[in-house]
Amino acid sequence: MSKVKVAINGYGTIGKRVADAVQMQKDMEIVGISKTKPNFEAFVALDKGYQVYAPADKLKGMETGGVDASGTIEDMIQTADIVVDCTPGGFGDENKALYTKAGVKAIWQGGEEHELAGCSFNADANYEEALGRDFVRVVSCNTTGLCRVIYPLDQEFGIKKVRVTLMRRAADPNDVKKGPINAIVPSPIKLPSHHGPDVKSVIPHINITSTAVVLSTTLMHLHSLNIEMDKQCTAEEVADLLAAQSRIRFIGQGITSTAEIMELGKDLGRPRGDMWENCIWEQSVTIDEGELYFFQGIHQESDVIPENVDAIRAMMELESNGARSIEKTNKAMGI
Ligand SMILES: NC(=O)C1=CN([C@@H]2O[C@H](COP(=O)(O)OP(=O)(O)OC[C@H]3O[C@@H](n4cnc5c(N)ncnc54)[C@H](OP(=O)(O)O)[C@@H]3O)[C@@H](O)[C@H]2O)C=CC1
Ligand SMILES: O=C(OP(=O)(O)O)[C@H](O)COP(=O)(O)O
Repeated sequence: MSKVKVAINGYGTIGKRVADAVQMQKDMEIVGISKTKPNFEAFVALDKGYQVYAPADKLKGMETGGVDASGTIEDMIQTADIVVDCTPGGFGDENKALYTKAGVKAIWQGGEEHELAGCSFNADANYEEALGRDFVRVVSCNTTGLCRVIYPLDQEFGIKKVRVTLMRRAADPNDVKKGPINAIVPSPIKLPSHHGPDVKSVIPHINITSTAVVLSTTLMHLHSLNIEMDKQCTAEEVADLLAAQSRIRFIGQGITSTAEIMELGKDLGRPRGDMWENCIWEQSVTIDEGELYFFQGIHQESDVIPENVDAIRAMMELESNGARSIEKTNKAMGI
């Protein structure tokens, strides 16, 4: 069977990781990636054997910078069955017109609105909804982390109400444009943050309120969750359920901070030290007056990567069953 041809439009934090994860799968392959600048990332992409493309008005700059580009983004799209759009948020409408004209399927990331794609995706919660679709949005890193815990808890115990405070990293580690950073910023000041409504775009019946602050850190996000459930349950039952989810990792063993989680990712030999799973402190899982509380760390640069692979599989109808796609993705990536 021939492999599904995938193009990555925007080879930054998310795009470069999606490209490498796709390349690890048996049923899909990368046919091109796009860059606007001829910097080190473009050279690394060429070294990895990826064809590099660029917007038409950037091709000259690529040539001057010594990057041997294969053509324009329009050329790249012609070679693909599906495009994973990892451009910075805000290019959605412009790029949708491009993909529609070329008759190619497309996936966007959480920086775009739900309405652009009409389907917001999390592999555990609504894989089947994406089957055969032309356009899908993989929800943001924080929303992905929330869906991964809310969906199984709702299935097992029923959820009455979720309250979550998100402590968000201020910028990615390589993002020098946004630094140096020294403040705590309520973001947004007017509630709720976008995360609660975004969870509802994937699992509409969930009652959730989210607040968020941005902190002076680049490593990970941290969530403090409080969940009221329909059925009474113990902390042990919750822990057993969450520990059984393949994209949730329980942490302990002296890990007291996001810094040590990132060190664990490196020690495990993960590519770029990534941590694809939600990291829940086992000791934090508590039932108090019938309500559940716990802390989880979310690696913003990498948790959405396996979800993008599953979204491709659903949209291309390579696998009709979500659990089987998750298993294939996890096995290929080493999750
Ligand atoms: N970073 C994160 O923590 C997460 C981000 N997301 C979402 O993923 C998306 C991508 O974010 P992220 O990877 O951080 O972004 P980055 O800024 O790291 O990367 C963006 C990429 O897009 C390229 N690019 C910029 N402008 C254009 C353009 N006009 N046309 C084509 N390519 C362009 C850039 O190329 P060049 O460098 O050559 O200019 C770069 O390769 C956003 O929607 C974001 O909200 C989701 C989860 C987590
Ligand atoms: O998707 C993310 O966060 P979010 O879930 O808070 O929107 C990424 O960390 C990107 O966030 P940014 O918009 O702060 O770069």
